Amino acid sequence: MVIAARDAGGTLLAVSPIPDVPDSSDARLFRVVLVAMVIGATGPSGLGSVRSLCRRMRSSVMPLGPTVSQDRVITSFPKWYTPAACLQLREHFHGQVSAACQHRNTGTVGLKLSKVVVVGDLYVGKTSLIHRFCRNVFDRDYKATIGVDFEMERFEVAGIPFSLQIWDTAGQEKFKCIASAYYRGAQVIITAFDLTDMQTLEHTRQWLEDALRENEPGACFLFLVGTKKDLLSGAACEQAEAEAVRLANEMQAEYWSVSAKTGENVKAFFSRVAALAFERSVLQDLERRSSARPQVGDGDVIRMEGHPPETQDSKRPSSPGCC
Ligand SMILES: Nc1nc2c(ncn2[C@@H]2O[C@H](COP(=O)(O)OP(=O)(O)OP(=O)(O)O)[C@@H](O)[C@H]2O)c(=O)[nH]1
Ligand SMILES: [Mg+2]
Repeated sequence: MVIAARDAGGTLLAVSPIPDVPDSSDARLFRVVLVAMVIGATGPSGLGSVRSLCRRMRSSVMPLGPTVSQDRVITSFPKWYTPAACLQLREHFHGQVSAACQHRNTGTVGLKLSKVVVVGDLYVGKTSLIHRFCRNVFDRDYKATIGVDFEMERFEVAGIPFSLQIWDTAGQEKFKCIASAYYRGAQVIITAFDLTDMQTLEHTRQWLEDALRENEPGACFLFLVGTKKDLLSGAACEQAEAEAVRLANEMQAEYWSVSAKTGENVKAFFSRVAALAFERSVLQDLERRSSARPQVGDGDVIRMEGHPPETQDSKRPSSPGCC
């Protein structure tokens, strides 16, 4: 898809392809953001944000590049934050996935990217979390996200290139209808709340419901993330986490506490997200290809040589929530 961004006078600001957002209604909505800015809903500073978004969309056409940085190389399966609320307890890659990666039999996975959407109340720290991970920076000053923003992050998982397209959405009510247009097609939904403000935890139900409405049931991995961990310690932290873990289990989400300020758990969290999304992509690709294989005689499936025997793991559904 190509987005042409123009100001109110029709001047072309940028033309930009957006990978994995294959719907022309997104282009229309993007123009709505721009028009809203020009008519003064967000002020002139918003225009700069849109220009920068357009610039980065333009520069992220392909998820693949020559190399990924060493700290984006994932060789063993990243661990959960707490076994009390995790999507799966395995500490190694799924048998079929390991075999596929070893034999470089991962189909188109290395060419694709997974869409991650981050939602939650305003001021909970969504942008800070993403910026800490993608740019290793932390800004004490609050700058509200206008509509949506995104980052691309390249990984190498089990030797295979893999990218996350991380969408940062605005928590402010007035931008909600714009941001929600970007929920669809998500492989991962991250619902963030502020550990020091338990009201924001209560609101995560609604954020999740809204994000899930735009996606196929069971298609997304769900994460509940408590932010600003540096501001809490001892019993207060334990109590907030216990409540969050309870809710995460209700939501069938994996729970993490993080701090964008100190960086605590940020890299581990996104590595976990990348590994789970990658694993599911490979499994889906294998499944797609095996169901596309021609049938012989009474329905015998032609098997690939060296295909590993079915393991306990492989019998499990790959849906989120399976521990
Ligand atoms: N102490 C501390 N402050 C944080 C942390 N993360 C974010 N903040 C602060 O919280 C404020 C809000 O952070 P943002 O990341 O802009 O919040 P947001 O969720 O993106 O807000 P919207 O874009 O309006 O939805 C900023 O002043 C940040 O500096 C953290 O881990 N620790
Ligand atoms: Mg923000």
